[in-house]
Amino acid sequence: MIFRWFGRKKPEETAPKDEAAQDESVIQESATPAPEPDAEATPEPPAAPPAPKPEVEPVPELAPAPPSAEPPAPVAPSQVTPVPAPPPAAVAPTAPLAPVPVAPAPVAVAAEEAPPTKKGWFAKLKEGLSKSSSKLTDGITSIFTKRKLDDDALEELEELLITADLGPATAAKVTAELARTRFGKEVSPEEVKSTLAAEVSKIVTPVAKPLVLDPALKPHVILVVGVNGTGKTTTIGKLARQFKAEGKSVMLAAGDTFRAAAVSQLKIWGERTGCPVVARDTGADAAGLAYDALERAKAEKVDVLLIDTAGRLQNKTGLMEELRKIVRVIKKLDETAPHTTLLTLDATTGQNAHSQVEIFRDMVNVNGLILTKLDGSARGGVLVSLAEKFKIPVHAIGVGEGVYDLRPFDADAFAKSLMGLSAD
Ligand SMILES: Nc1nc2c(ncn2[C@@H]2O[C@H](COP(=O)(O)OP(=O)(O)OP(=O)(O)O)[C@@H](O)[C@H]2O)c(=O)[nH]1
Repeated sequence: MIFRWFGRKKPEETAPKDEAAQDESVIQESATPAPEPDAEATPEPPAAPPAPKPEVEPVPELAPAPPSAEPPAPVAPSQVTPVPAPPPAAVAPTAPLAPVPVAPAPVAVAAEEAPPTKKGWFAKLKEGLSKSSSKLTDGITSIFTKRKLDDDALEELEELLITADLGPATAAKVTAELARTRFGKEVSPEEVKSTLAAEVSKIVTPVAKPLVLDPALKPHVILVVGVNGTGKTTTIGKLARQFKAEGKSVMLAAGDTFRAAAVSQLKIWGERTGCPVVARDTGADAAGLAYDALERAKAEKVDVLLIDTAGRLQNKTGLMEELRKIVRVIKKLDETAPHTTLLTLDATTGQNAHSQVEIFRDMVNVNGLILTKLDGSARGGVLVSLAEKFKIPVHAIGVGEGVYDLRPFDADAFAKSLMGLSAD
C-alpha cells in the first residue's frame, strides 16, 4: 500500500526506537536464554537417548598450511570470526577432494576456491546483488531524471522500494527521510541512491553483528534451523571452515535424520573441513543424536558443536516438536545451550522470509540470522525489512556455494551494493 507523502508521519514518528538495549555480542545474548515456554508443559524426554551410539566419522585434522611467500589476504573489517582467513592451502583448495566414504547422494558441494580479498569481496557482493540493485537503480533513474522531488515522485519511489522487497514500513521511512532534506528540489538519481544507501545502512547497522564464540564454552553449541533448501548444511560447512581456520576444534552433528542425503552432505562437509561428524541412520531420533553429540563434544572439550536440523515445514507440528525436543534434551547436559540458534533464510524467497522468522522464532529462541543466496537474488532488499522488523542480529550472508562464500554482514557495503554504488 502506498501512502501519500503529505499523509505520512514524520520519520521520527514512524521509526521504531534504536536497539540501544541490544547486547554487545551474540554470546552475551545467548548465555542466558529465555526459558523455553513449552519446556515445562511438555513431558520430559527420557534422561538419556537410547543406544545405539551414533557413528562418529573421525576425520584427520587439517594439514598445516605449507609456508607461503604470499602475504596473507586482506580481510573485511568485521569478520564472522575475528581471525583473518587462512591461506588457501589450509583447506587444500588445489588438492582433489578426498574420496567420500558415505552414500554418494547427489549433493551440491562447490569446488574449493581462493579466499577473496576485500576488494574481491566487495566486487562479489556488488555483483551478487546486481539483480536486486539493477531493479532499484533502473527505477530510480527513470523516476528522477530531470525531475523535482515532488509528491508523485516520492510515491513512485516508495512503490519501487516496496517491490524491491524493502517492505512498506522501510520504504515509507527512507522516502520520508529523502523528502525531509530534498523536497521540492531537483535531485539526481545519484543523489537519491546515495541518500537511500545511507538510510539503508542506518537501518541495518544495528543488526550487523559478527558471530563471536565464547571461548569459555566447551563447546559453544550452535543450533542451525531453517526451511529445507535454505542453506543450513552449506552454511554449517562454511562456518566450520572459518572456525577451523581460527584453530578451533569443531564437531558437526547430522540432526536432519529424516533425509539420508542431508546426512551424507554434512559428512562431505566434515571431510572437506576436517571436522568429525556425529551421525545416525536415517529415521533415528534427532534429539538423541544431538544429546550424544553434545556429550561427546563435552568429553572431548571441543570448542564448537554445530547441529544441523530438519526443516520440513510441511509438517509444522512435527518439526516444532522435534526442534523443541532437541533444545530440551541438550539443556540436560548444558542448561545454557544452545548458545546460538541460527536461522538460515534464502534471500531469493523475498517476503516469505518474514513468515519463516515468525515460525522459527515461535519454535525455538532464534537469536541470529544468516541470509543465504544473496548472489543472484533479485530480492536482496528483504534483508532491510527483516532488520527493521525483527532486529535479530544478521551474523553473515551467503553469496555462493563455495566454502569461502559466507561473509560477515557489513552494513555499509551491503547498503552501497544494494544501491549499485561503489565502495567509496
Ligand atoms: N548460490 C548460492 N547457493 C547456496 C548458498 N547457500 C546454499 N546454497 C545452495 O542451496 C542448496 C541448498 O543448500 P543446503 O545447504 O542443502 O540447504 P539445507 O537447508 O541444508 O537443505 P536440506 O538439506 O534440504 O535441509 C544447495 O545447492 C547449496 O549449494 C548461497 O549462499 N548461494
